[in-house]
Amino acid sequence: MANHITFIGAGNMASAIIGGLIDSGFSPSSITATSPDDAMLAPVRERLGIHTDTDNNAAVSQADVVVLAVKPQIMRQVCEAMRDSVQHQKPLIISIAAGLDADTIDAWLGGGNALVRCMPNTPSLVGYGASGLFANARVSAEQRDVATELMEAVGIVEWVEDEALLEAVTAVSGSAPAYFFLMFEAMEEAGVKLGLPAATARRLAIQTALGAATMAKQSDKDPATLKQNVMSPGGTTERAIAHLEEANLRGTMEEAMQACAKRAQEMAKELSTNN
Ligand SMILES: NC(=O)C1=CN([C@@H]2O[C@H](COP(=O)(O)OP(=O)(O)OC[C@H]3O[C@@H](n4cnc5c(N)ncnc54)[C@H](OP(=O)(O)O)[C@@H]3O)[C@@H](O)[C@H]2O)C=CC1
Ligand SMILES: O=C(O)[C@@H]1CCC=N1
Repeated sequence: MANHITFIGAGNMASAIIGGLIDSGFSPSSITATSPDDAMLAPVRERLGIHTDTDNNAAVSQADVVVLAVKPQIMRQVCEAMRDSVQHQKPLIISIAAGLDADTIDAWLGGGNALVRCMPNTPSLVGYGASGLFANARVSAEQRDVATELMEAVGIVEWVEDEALLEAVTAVSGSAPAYFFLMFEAMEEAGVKLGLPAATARRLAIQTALGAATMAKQSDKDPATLKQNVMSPGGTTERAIAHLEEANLRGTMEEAMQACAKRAQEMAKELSTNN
């Protein structure tokens, strides 16, 4: 495992990974997170017990792993301002930014860097993250192991050898917690219309999702079979599933995920040329 990890940016995704790392036993004293605004860092420092810094260069100079966790739209200015300290320190760089390709980020950091692109998701906070990883040619086998160990501390890891596949990972897992949260909203609203108190509908829907996900993960049966096992012939589930199929849920999911992957491509173009 890395000796010291610096997170550039301490927002939603960085906090989720840091929280998951600490819960899995990683020492808070080995983690630094940065932000230009100390008022924003104070709660992170108090809640997680990690080091914080408003100076990205100072934070990079202590790190053997640097996780880039700022919004893609400001990545260029952030990277260019850290170029000298990165070139001096030569840490393993892990970028979690959507859409920005490895060569572009490497160039902004002065070139020649060992760089892993990672597409995580926010359930990393509770140890149920799912991350897709891609390594550039400079990443050593040991550095791959470090990146794997880091992200496995907060969930599962899948390496891809073709960087373009990270767009598919973004659609399948990076953005996907939001699809399920939308489903919870919709189920709660429908449950209320059927007469349940909102809190009851929410608890039942969330517990059912947890149960279904756990069954799907543990079972040797595929999701289609597990679905079929709930559908008594002529029963209630059959009627509900028929409605979802007629409403083209599968087609809608496919279109939404294509749109997600396409947006990742657009961002890569917009941000590498116009930023
Ligand atoms: N949210 C998600 O589910 C996922 C996000 N990602 C990627 O993670 C990255 C971060 O996203 P997210 O956490 O949601 O965004 P947030 O806006 O929550 O976090 C970004 C953080 O960067 C800070 N920041 C701004 N400027 C600097 C700077 N110069 N130096 C250091 N920190 C700075 C911001 O501080 P301030 O608020 O004070 O401006 C903010 O805390 C993005 O690139 C995104 O594509 C990837 C997978 C999933
Ligand atoms: O919506 C986004 O752009 C980021 C990347 C994946 C999840 N959130």
